[in-house]
Amino acid sequence: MPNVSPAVSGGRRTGTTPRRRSPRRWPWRTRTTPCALPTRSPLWLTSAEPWQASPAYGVGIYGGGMRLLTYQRSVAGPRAGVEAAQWWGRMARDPLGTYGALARRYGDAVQVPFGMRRSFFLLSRPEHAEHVLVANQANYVKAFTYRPLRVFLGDGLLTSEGETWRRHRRLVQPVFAQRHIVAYAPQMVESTRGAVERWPDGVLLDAAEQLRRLTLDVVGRALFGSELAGEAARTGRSLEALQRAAKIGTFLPRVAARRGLYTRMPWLKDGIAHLDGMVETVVKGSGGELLDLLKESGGLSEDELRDEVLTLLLAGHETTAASMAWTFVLLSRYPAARERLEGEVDEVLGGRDPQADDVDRLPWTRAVLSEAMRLYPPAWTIERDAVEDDDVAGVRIPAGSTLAVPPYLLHRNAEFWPNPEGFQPERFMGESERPRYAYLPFGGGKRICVGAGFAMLEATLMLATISRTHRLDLAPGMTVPGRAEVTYRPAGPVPMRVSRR
Ligand code: HEM
Repeated sequence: MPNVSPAVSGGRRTGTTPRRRSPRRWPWRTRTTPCALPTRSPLWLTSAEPWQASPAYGVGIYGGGMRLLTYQRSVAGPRAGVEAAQWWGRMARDPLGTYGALARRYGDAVQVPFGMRRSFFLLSRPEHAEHVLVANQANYVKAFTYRPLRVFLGDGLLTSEGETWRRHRRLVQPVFAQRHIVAYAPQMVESTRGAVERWPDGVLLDAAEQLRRLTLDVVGRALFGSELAGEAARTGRSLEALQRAAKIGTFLPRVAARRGLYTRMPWLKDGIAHLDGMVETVVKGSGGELLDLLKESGGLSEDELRDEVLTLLLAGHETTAASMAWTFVLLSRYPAARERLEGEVDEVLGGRDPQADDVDRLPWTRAVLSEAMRLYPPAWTIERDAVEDDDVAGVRIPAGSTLAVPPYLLHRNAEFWPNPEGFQPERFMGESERPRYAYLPFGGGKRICVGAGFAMLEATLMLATISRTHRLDLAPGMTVPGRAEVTYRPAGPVPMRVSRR
C-alpha cells in the first residue's frame, strides 16, 4: 500500500477581513489535474472509449519523495492519492465490506489506483467474470494477493502457475472425475452418521467446529487414508492464523519466505508447525487413492508432494465446512425451507441413509446448498493479475493491473438476483435465464475448483444424512457475523442446539 501521509495547509488572516475558516486542503490535491470527464458522471460511464479521452492524475508521496503519478482511468473510482489510500486502509481492515461499499458507490466496475501507476479493478458483472476466467484466461495469473499463501502452499494446485500447475492438475484431476468420486459416497455418509450419533440430544454445540471436524475427517479418510478428525480443533486454530497472515501479508512488501512472515507475525509459527506435522503424518501413512497416485506418479518431488497434500487438505475441508455452517444457520432462520427439506429427505430416503445415486432425487436439498453458497460463497473473491493490456467487456485493463471478480458481489447483483439478500432456494429449481457467470461459487475456466464435484456430493450427502435424524437451531438471540479472509466463514463459534427429529 502506498505510504501517503496527509498534510494540512492554512492561510494567514490579513487586514480586517472577517475571520473565515479556510477549507483544509491536501496540498497535492490542489495541484491535481482533474479528469476531463467527471469520474462519477453517467456520461463518463457511457462514453464510447472513455479511457482514450483522459488519463487521471494523482500526486502522492512514494518512497520518500513527492511524485506525479498518472493513471489511465477507464472506469469510475476513487482518485489517486489520499482518497485511494483511505479506501486501501478500509480494505486492509474489512475487505468484503469495502468491496461492497466500492460497488455501491461507483458501480459494477471500479478502478482503485495503488502503488506506482498500477490499478486494482473490482468487476462484478457476469461478462467480466467470463472474460477474465474463461474467454481470455491465458492473459491472467493468480494475483499478488495469493503471494503470502504461496509461501506456505508453494507449488500446490491453488498457488502454482505455468508448467508446474499443468503437471499437478493433470495428476490430480482424474481422482476427482465423477465416476471416481461416487466411490467416496459411503465414506462420506459413514463419517457423518458417526459424528451425528455422538451429538448429545438437546445440547448446544459449536456447529462450525463440528462441521470442520467432519469435513476434515472425510477428506482425510477418502483422499489420504488418514484419520484426522482428532486434529480438527488445532487445525482450525492453525488455519485461522494462516488466513489472518495471508490477509496481513498481502499488504506487506517483499513477502517471499516463511522467515519474513514469522518475523512480523511470530504467533503464526505454532500453527504452521502443526500443519506441517499433519502433512508429514499423512505423507508417511499408507495412503488413500489420491496419495498413492501422487506418490506413484514419480512426477512430484518430495516438496511438491507435501505442497499438494497441504493444499488439498486445506482447500478440501475448510470451504465445505464453511458452506455447511452457513447452510444450517440459514435453515434455522427459514423454518419453511427446512420443513420442505426434511419432507424431501423423508420421502426419498424412507428412513435409510443416502447413497450417491439419491443425490439426483434430492433437488430441494441441492437447491438449499446452492442458495447458501450464493449468499455466503466460501471463496468470496477471485483475483488475478493481467499479463498484457486487455479490454474486459468495455473496461480497459493495463498490463500489471490486479482484478477481483468476487462471487460475493456477483451473487448479490440485483440485476440477476431479484431480492438479492433473501434466502430463496427455489431460484435453483429448474431452468434459469441467468447468465452462466452470474453464479460462480467454484470459479471458472481452467482454474475452476478441482474438487467441485466432490464438494457438492459431500455437502448433499451430509445435509441429507444429518437432516434425516437431527435438527440444528441457532441459540436464541444469536447473530452470526462473517469473517472474510481467504475464505468467508462464520467469525467465531456458532452455538446451535442439536435435537433429534
Ligand atoms: C464448497 C466447497 C468449495 C468451494 C466453494 C470451493 C471453491 C473454489 C474456488 C472458487 C476455486 C478457484 C479459485 C481461483 O480461481 O482462484 C477453487 C480452487 C480449488 N479448489 Fe475448491 N472449493 C471447494 C471445495 C474443494 C474441495 C472439496 C477440494 C479438494 C478436495 C478443493 C480443492 C481445490 C483446489 C486444489 C483448487 C485449485 C485448482 C486449480 O487452480 O487448479 N476445493 N475452489
